[in-house]
Amino acid sequence: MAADTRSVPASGARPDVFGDVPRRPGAPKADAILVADHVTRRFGGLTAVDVDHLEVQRGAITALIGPNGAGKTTLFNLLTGFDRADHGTWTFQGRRISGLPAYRVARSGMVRTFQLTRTLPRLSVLDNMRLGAGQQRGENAWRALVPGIWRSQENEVTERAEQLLRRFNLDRLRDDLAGTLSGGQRKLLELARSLMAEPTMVMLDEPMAGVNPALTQSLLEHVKQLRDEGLTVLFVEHDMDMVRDVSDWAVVMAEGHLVAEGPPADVMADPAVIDAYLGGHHDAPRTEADEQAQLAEAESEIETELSGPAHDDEADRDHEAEGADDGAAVTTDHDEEGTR
Ligand SMILES: Nc1ncnc2c1ncn2[C@@H]1O[C@H](COP(=O)(O)OP(=O)(O)OP(=O)(O)O)[C@@H](O)[C@H]1O
Repeated sequence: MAADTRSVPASGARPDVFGDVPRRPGAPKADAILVADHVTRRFGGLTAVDVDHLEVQRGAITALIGPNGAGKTTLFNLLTGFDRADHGTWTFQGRRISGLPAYRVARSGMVRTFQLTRTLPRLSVLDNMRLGAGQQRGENAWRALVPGIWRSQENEVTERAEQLLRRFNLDRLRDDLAGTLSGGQRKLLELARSLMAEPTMVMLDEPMAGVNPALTQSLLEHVKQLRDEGLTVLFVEHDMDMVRDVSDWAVVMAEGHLVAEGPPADVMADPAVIDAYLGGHHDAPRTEADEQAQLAEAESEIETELSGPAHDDEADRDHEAEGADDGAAVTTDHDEEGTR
């Protein structure tokens, strides 16, 4: 994995790099991997994101929390190139990536997953994994023309996919269609697939939503392990117990702005944060019923795709080819109305 090991904690321990970081929105970090300035996104009269300054610490797990409609997913979409900001600049590992399309952001080492997983239901688990390797060297045109190099690249990709499937306990499902997996297994698959691109940073949009308790624990452990290996993780999550358990630092958004930053337990006790949660968009921690409803929605989407006349393997393969050509680590539909 292309991880930088600076500021990496001893196994399982939280990074101690936050000791001197001021507990306020936009606080500077000892070693920021992602730095964003004056990022705004408006939808008509609504300012969905208006973030003055944000720094994300390298090698740590940062939770981005906030009530429904706070702008978390929109900020993810902007930073990862799935949506365009009205204003703002941001750098990743010191390189400016604002304005880059999603596939180039992924290629730079920052990949993401989605609230509703984007695995391709009519492709096998293994093929879904192989899609995640879009930015591998074999995409290079001249290499593609040399069969020996191309084949060895293919073998490398398959080997890496199989390794990751074993790591995520999905290897026994490698030949199953992704559409037959449970919601939780699809979340694991999406996380595993994002790692095919050997990222430095992963951005996870509600990775635990719709996941049963047993798999949730497994996902949490995987996320911590990624951090322990030196990856940076930024994730959106509604379940406050999980945020407290897994994250080293929490950033709170409300109505498009950053309103607080600090260790998770501290920000959750911050009156400004409590106010934000109790404001117009009250967002109680999600219940199991909410999770089930979201899972049912995702299942029904997949079912529609499986039975719908307009969707066939050809289309999946076209999509696959597009993604691979782009070198995107994840699906790259850049749909302003639907980038969740
Ligand atoms: N494509 C869009 N067109 C119009 N409004 C949008 C669009 N995407 C998001 N919004 C609006 O922007 C605001 C921020 O939405 P966003 O999804 O980013 O919030 P969020 O914090 O991720 O919420 P949740 O926790 O419910 O997912 C909301 O008011 C939302 O309705």
